[in-house]
Amino acid sequence: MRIALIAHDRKKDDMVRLAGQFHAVLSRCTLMATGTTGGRLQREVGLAVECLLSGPLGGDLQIGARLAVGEVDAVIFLRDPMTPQPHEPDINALVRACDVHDVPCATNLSGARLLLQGLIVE
Ligand SMILES: O=C(CO)COP(=O)(O)O
Repeated sequence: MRIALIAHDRKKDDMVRLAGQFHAVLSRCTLMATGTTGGRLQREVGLAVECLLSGPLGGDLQIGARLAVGEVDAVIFLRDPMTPQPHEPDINALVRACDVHDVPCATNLSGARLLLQGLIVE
C-alpha cells in the first residue's frame, strides 16, 4: 500500500499521534508526505517517509500528480477547515484527483482511523 500523509499546521500534532498509534500498519506501507508533515513523522514517530515539497510550495500537487498515474493507493489529509490556506487551489486539486481516480481520502481523524483500521483487517 502506498499512502500519502498530509497535515495542515494545526493538525500536525494529531497526525503525529495517529501515526504513532498505527505505527505497526504504517511501517508496512510505502509512505510519502508533504515536507513538514513528513519531517515530523520521521523525527517523532520514526517512520520511513519520502518527503516531498512542503504543501504551499507544491507538495499537494506532487502527490496529486503521482495519484493521477496510479502511484498512490490512499491519502490521509488532515485539513484545517478553520484557517485559510494560500495554496487552497492545490488542496482542492488533490482532493478532486482522489475523487476522479476513486482513491480513498480521509480528511479528518475519524476517517483516517477507519481507513487505517481497514488496512489492519486486510
Ligand atoms: O500545506 C500542507 C498541505 O496542504 C502541508 O504541507 P506541510 O506538510 O509541508 O506543512
